[in-house]
Amino acid sequence: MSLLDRDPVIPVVVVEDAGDAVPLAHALLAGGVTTIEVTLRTDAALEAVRRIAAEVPDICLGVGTVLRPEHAKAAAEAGAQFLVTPGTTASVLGAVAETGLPCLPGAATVSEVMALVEQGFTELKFFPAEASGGPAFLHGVGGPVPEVRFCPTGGITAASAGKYLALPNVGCVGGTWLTPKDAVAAGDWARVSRLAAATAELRGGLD
Ligand SMILES: O=C(O)C(=O)C[C@H](O)[C@H](O)COP(=O)(O)O
Repeated sequence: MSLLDRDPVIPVVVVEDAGDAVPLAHALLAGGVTTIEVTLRTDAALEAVRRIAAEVPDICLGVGTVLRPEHAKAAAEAGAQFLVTPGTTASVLGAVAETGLPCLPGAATVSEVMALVEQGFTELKFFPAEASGGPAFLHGVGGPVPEVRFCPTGGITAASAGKYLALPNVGCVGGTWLTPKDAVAAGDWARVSRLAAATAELRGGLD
């Protein structure tokens, strides 16, 4: 199954304490969300990925914030099943290809989209979505480039996600709102599960 078709929302998570990783992944699964993107923004990130890979095999484990070639290799070695980049460079794409993992490469302009299509990608991250034109951009690019589907991410909330998911070239959206910093810090996994469960309604009527 395509990464874009698993869940309406891919939770983008920032793990400060690797000890939170496994309960957090379980909380998402309990809420019906089967995919996670762990950002490489913290020192604990790779250990978090290793723990989720080892202990929560039911979740589809992605690693985001792949900014440099070495990030792709480290993420793959830690157990990532897919990679996400906020933008695209030739060296990062080369390193991603070496891992053999599926990837959602980031694009924010039509030229970037075209360059990625030339390289064979038809599923992209649109980042930063709200700042780069939001649903209007995606509607526009869907005219000349209808074969590309997107996971818009960046500034999307529970309130705005539905506008993106209603577009034919959007498979899912990404966002941090399922794992609020205060909920993770407090170990409030029930809240994370509730926020995850609420995303099921976002695709209501669209399937
Ligand atoms: O760290 C990364 O690699 C990123 O790709 C950026 C994140 O996807 C966005 O920052 C999502 O954050 P929100 O705007 O809070 O939903």
